[in-house]
Amino acid sequence: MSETRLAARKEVNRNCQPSLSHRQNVERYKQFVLLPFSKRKFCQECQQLLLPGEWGKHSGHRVLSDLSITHLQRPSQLLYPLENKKTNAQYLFADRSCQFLLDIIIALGFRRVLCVGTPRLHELIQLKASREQESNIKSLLLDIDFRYSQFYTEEDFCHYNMFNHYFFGGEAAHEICRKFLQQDKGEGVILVTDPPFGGLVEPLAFSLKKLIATWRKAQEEELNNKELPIFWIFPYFFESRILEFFPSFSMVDYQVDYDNHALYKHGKTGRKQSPVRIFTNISPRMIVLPVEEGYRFCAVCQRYVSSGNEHCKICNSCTSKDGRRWNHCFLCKKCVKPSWIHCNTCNCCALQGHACESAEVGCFICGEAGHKRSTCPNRALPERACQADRKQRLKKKKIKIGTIKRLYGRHTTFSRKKIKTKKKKNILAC
Ligand SMILES: C[S@@+](CC[C@H](N)C(=O)[O-])C[C@H]1O[C@@H](n2cnc3c(N)ncnc32)[C@H](O)[C@@H]1O
Ligand SMILES: [Zn+2]
Ligand SMILES: [Zn+2]
Ligand SMILES: [Zn+2]
Ligand SMILES: [Zn+2]
Ligand SMILES: [Zn+2]
Repeated sequence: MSETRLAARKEVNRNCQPSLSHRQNVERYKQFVLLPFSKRKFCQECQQLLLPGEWGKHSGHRVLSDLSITHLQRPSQLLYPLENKKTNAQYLFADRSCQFLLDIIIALGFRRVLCVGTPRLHELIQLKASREQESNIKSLLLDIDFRYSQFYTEEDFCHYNMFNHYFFGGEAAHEICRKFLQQDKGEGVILVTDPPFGGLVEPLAFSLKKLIATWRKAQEEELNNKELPIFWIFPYFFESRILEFFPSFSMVDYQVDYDNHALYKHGKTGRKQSPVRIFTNISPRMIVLPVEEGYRFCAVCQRYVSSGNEHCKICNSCTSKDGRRWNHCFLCKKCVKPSWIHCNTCNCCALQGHACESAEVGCFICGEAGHKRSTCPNRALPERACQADRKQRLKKKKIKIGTIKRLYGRHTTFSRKKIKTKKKKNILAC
C-alpha cells in the first residue's frame, strides 16, 4: 500500500475511534450514579448517559429521564439493538432462554462465565451477583458493542472482535481475560458465545481456539486432555461446519428464542421455528431440558430431545434437527424432513416441487440454455447495474449509521450476511 493510502487509512481510523475511552466512560458512570434520580438522563439518539453539563447539547433529542438502578443494571434493555433489520447482528435472548442458560450453567456447577457476544446473559449474571449475597457466579463480557463500556468496568467488559480475536483495550484487556480464564487453574469456567449468524464459522473457531489455548495454559499437565467447556449458540444448519472445527461438540435440541427477532421468538408460530441451538462439548445427558416445554429424555440416545423428535429405530437415533418429526427414507437410508419426498430423478430426498438436478436449467442472467451465469455473454451488463445498486445501498446505510459510529467507533456496527435463500427456504418455509 502506498504511503498516501496508508496515511488516509490512518486518518479514517482516527475519525472512527469512539469519542470517549473505556476509562473515561467508567469515570462518568461513577459520577452518574451519585446523581439524584431526577438528574439521571440517557440520550436515546446518541445512546449515551448524560451528565448535567451535557444536557444542553442533547436538547431536542429523545432523552429518557429518572433512570433507576434497574435501568442501569439492564443496559441491554436501555440500548437499542444495533441495525435491527435483516443485517442485524444483535439479537437478544428472550428472558426464558437467558434464564434457562443461567440455570443450566449453575446446575452444572460453573462459577465463571466468559460471555463472548452475550451481553444479556452477562447482565443476568451481574444482576444475580448484585442481588444475592450467596451468589458466587462471575462473568466477563467480550463484545464489539462499545456502548456497554458506559455500564461496565474494565474488569467486567472488554471491547473485543471475535472474528480476529482482537482486544481493542490492548494488553491490559487481554490480561483481564487471561486472568479470568486461568483463575483456580482454569477450573469452574465456561465460555458462552452467540455470534452473529452471518459470521463465518472458521474465523469464529480461530478465536475460540485462541481463548481455549489461553485457558489451557493454566492447566496442570495431568489435566491437559480436558477441554474448556463451551456453549456455542448457532443455527442448527451449521452443525457439520461446527463439528469440522470441534469434533467433540454435539448439538442440544433446545430452541433458543430471541426478543427482537420475528421468527426466532417465543410465540404461537415463532417458537417452533427458531433454528438456533446450543453446540457444546459437555455431555448431552448432563443438559437437562425443560420437561414443561415438551422436551423429554431419550434413554437410547442418552440426551434430552424435543417432543417431536422421535427415536428412529433404523437410524437408532433421535434424528430430527428442527423439532418436527422426521421420516425415515429406506432408499436414502436416513431420516429426512417431513416436507421432503424421495425423488427418483435426483436419487435422493428433496423438497416437494424442487428443480431436479438433471433438468435443463437456463442461465440465470439471460435465461438461455446451454451456458451458466459465469460464461454468459451478457454478464457485464447486469453486473454493472448490480454494482451501482450496491453502491447506492451502501451510501444510504453509511449516512444512517454515521452518528452511532462517531460515538462508539467504526466496529460498533457489523453486517449479518444473509443466510442463503436456499437454506432459508428449506429451514423456515418447509
Ligand atoms: C446474535 S447477538 C447475541 C446476543 C445474545 N443473544 C444476548 O442476548 O446476550 C450477537 C452479539 O455479538 C456481538 N458482536 C457482533 N459482532 C461481533 C464481533 N465481531 N466481535 C464481538 N462481538 C460481536 C453483538 O454486539 C451482539 O451482542
Ligand atoms: Zn443526544
Ligand atoms: Zn433417541
Ligand atoms: Zn431414520
Ligand atoms: Zn430418500
Ligand atoms: Zn429431483
